[in-house]
Amino acid sequence: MSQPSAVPHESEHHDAEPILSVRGLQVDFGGPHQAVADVSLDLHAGQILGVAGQSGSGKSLTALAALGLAPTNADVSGSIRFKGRELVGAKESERAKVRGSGMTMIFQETVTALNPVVQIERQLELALRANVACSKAEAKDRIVQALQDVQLRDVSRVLESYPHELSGGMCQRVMIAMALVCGADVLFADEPTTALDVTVQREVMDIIRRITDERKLAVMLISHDIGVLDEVSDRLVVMYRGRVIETGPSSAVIARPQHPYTKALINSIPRIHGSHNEFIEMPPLDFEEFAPVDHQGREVVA
Ligand SMILES: Nc1ncnc2c1ncn2[C@@H]1O[C@H](COP(=O)(O)OP(=O)(O)OP(=O)(O)O)[C@@H](O)[C@H]1O
Repeated sequence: MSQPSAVPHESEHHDAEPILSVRGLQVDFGGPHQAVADVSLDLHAGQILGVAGQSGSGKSLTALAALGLAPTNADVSGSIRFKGRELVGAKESERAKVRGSGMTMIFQETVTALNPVVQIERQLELALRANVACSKAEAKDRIVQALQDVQLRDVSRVLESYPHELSGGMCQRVMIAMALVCGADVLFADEPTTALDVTVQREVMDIIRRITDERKLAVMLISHDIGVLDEVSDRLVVMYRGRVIETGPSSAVIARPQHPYTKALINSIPRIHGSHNEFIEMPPLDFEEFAPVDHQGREVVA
């Protein structure tokens, strides 16, 4: 199968320096397969990179490892450069600093990320002032602006609310606002709309698209649903068993998938009955025999 240098990555068509550059990322738990095996990708300002792949393909671990939040029993190697600064092997204090103000992550379950007994304003203020030196008045201005940017109406009510008093969609907007308020350049969004109903999913995706454009965020958007990614992402990465097996502009990957696994993933979209939420398990397919391809269809064989 593929060797590190043969694996496609998705930086070919960019002139600008990426905000985050991942090369040869490996995450190993000591099992027979690497959970993440030689992943390379770039995140660019103002762009959304969609990461598709079924459960267990290594999507979340790629994002967590980039943030320095891989489980402690994981062996992480490769290169992760944030604005040119190497993070693999950096001191934990440096990584924590980057996590606070440079890179952040939102998850499917906002319930686990928001403190249930603290009002929203206080949570946003704590996040902001832990990372940015500013007066109380400046903090309030930034918080209100961030909540308006994620199109939360009735901001004063939201500020006084506890998480349980808000809907799932509102909590996810608060999480996005928390990322904005700290001035993060990179946002990892791991299945951010999977727990939401379909109309709210669309609204949250639209917000992510808009703030990416307006704030020039570099976004990695993870989903098992390649159909959702097609609508909002600029470029796509398809992962299978810890590897990037196909990459390219989203529209091209969807219109002309090269790898059999990508084709199978796209073919599974119409089989989703009723709700876009439900993921139909793929039949047990073994693509080890196929070499990874880039989007020009070039086989990249070891
Ligand atoms: N703490 C851990 N110890 C051992 N193996 C782990 C651990 N965390 C994750 N893994 C393994 O790493 C692989 C990749 O997991 P990951 O969560 O990145 O997948 P995913 O594509 O994000 O899937 P999902 O959509 O279900 O979140 C899986 O096979 C998983 O079992």
